[in-house]
Parts: sequence; structure tokens; C-alpha cells
Amino acid sequence: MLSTAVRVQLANGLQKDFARILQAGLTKRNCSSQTMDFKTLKVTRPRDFVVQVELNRPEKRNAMNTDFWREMRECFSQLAEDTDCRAVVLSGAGKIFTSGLDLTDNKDVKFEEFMSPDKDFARKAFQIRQAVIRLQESFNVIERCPKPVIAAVHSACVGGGIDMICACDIRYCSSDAWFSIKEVDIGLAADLGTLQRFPKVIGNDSLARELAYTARKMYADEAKDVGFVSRVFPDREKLIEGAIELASVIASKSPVAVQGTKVSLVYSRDHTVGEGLDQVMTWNQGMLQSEDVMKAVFGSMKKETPVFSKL
Ligand SMILES: CC/C=C\C=C\CC(=O)SCCNC(=O)CCNC(=O)[C@H](O)C(C)(C)COP(=O)(O)OP(=O)(O)OC[C@H]1O[C@@H](n2cnc3c(N)ncnc32)[C@H](O)[C@@H]1OP(=O)(O)O
Repeated sequence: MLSTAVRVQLANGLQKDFARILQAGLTKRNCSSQTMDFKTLKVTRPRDFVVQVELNRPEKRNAMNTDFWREMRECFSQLAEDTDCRAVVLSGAGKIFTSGLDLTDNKDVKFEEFMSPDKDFARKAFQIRQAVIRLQESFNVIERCPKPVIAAVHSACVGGGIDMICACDIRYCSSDAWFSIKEVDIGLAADLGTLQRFPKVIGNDSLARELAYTARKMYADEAKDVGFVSRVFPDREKLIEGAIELASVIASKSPVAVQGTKVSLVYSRDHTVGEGLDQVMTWNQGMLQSEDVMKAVFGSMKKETPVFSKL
């Protein structure tokens, strides 16, 4: 038998737990509309459920500096959980899309320090390893974010820019765009995803090797011919309009269906057909129970556009 004092304590405890859970729920919901303030990225919401992330150091040609690597991780981790975001457009401000790694401002990548003979090799190697893992994560977050990400590339996309857009779901560009896997020209093997993702994206191993060994520029027409981009627009303005329009169409669909589709496509790229079928079956064991299925079916039968609740 519990004493009255113990029962009161328990009740108070439960009340506090309940308040904590409620607060956590509210905090999570608030998180969806929080402002995202970054130094190197400009985040806007041009349409319902569409977020535009713009690389925003135009005076430095959107070179990827210390702040950028951290902010990408923060930005896409937040977008992954943001219930007001269903599709993302990734673009660049100013004259070009990006000039890749910032060769002058990078706390993680200090080539002079790496070459210094003063420090133990193993310790330097370990430090470099940690740094590369962190930078890889800055683009892996794009792929792990379940919301489709559309890269909208104008003018130059160099080095780290290719790593970044290979982690995106869809690539559009303007007719003045060019792409260069530039790493060999600065004495290194690309290590943030290009060598792993690019050959799979274009499905042409020979061309992937040619571009990676030479750093030659691939222009918009060739990029379209080989399937690296799916559409080419006459200029940057039309490109951004087109990318936002596409994001808006994606955002109008069931978020359960779209996000499940992204997760399964990414999984299947790296697994056998059998493993992929198993994954999507397990996923749909839960997701086929969604109200979205009936809403979408009725909408389609009645020729009405269904409205889906936030996920
Ligand atoms: C562990 C390793 C991890 C990641 C590795 C990634 C590898 C790479 O990304 S390799 C590629 C490195 N990038 C480059 O080699 C590109 C260098 N830049 C250029 O070739 C040109 O700037 C351009 C992209 C063709 C654009 O030319 P333009 O429009 O004529 O601009 P600029 O006058 O050259 O530059 C304006 C301004 O920006 C600064 N800047 C440009 N690129 C970079 C950069 N990558 N890093 C640092 N700063 C850059 C340039 O210095 C100018 O600055 P000012 O202060 O105005 O002088």
C-alpha cells in the first residue's frame, strides 16, 4: 500500500513528466518554423513547403570556407526535421554557383600544416582523417535528408561543388553552366563523394574517369547529354524559377510517399535488388497504413488535389 505522501510525490512526478513531454512536442513543432540564420547560406521559403538554400558568399565566388562546412551540416539536419519543408532548391548567389574548396579560409584543411615535418605522422593522419570525415558529413546530410534536394547550377561548378551536387536528388542548370572535377589540379583525389556518386549518376564509367583524371570542363549541353543534369534553362532567372516550380510540384504530393521514395532510392542504389525490395516492403508495412494513401486515391478518382497534413 502506498502512503499518501508517496502517491502525491508520484502524481507530481507524472505531472512534471507530462509537462516535459508536452514541452518537447511544442519545441519540436516550433522548430519547423524557426528562422535559419547563417553566415554563408541564405535560407528562404519561396512557396508553401519549399525551401531555397542559397550559397551566399558571392564576392568569394561561394568558395566553401570553415563556416560553410559547419553550416551545411546544421542547415540540412534542421531541414530533415522541418515539417514545413518538403523539397529544397540549392542554388548559388552572384556570378557563379561555386568555386569549390576555399583555398584561403579553411580551419580543417591547412595544407601547409599537413606538410610540416614537426608533428608525428600518425597524429597528423588522424587529425586529417577527422577533418575529412567532418567535411564528408557536410554533403552526406543532403543525401540523408529525406526531402528531395534540387541543385540549380549556373555558370561555374568546381571541385567541392561537384561533390555537393552529386549528393542532390536532381540537377538543373543554365546554358552557361560548366562543371569541373578540379581536385587533380590541386594535387588530390576528390574525397567528398564525387568518385563514389558521379559514376553512378551518369552511368558512364569511362567518361567519369576521363573527367576526374583531367579536370576538363564539361559544359551544359554535354552534362545534359550524359544525364548529369536533367534540364537546361536559358539563364539563371529561368533556372531558379524552373527549380522552384519543380520543388513546388514535389511538395504538393504526399510527404509520406515522396520521402519514402527518396529513402528507398538511396538505399537501393547501394544494395542488391533483393535487399532493396525487402527494404521497401518493410518500409511500406508501416507507411501503407497512412491516411495519405486514401486521400491520394480519392483525390485521383474525384480529380481533386488532395491536401496532406504535415509529416
Ligand atoms: C579535404 C579536401 C576537401 C575538399 C576539397 C575540394 C577540392 C576543390 O574544391 S578543388 C577546387 C578549388 N577551387 C579552384 O581551384 C577554383 C579557383 N577559382 C577560380 O578558378 C576562379 O575564381 C573561378 C571559379 C573560375 C571564377 O573566376 P572569376 O569569376 O573571374 O572570379 P575571381 O576574380 O577569380 O575571384 C573572385 C574572388 O573570389 C576569390 N576566390 C575564387 N575562388 C576561390 C577559392 N576557391 N578559394 C578562395 N577564394 C576564391 C578570389 O580570390 C577573388 O577574391 P578577391 O578578394 O576579390 O581577390
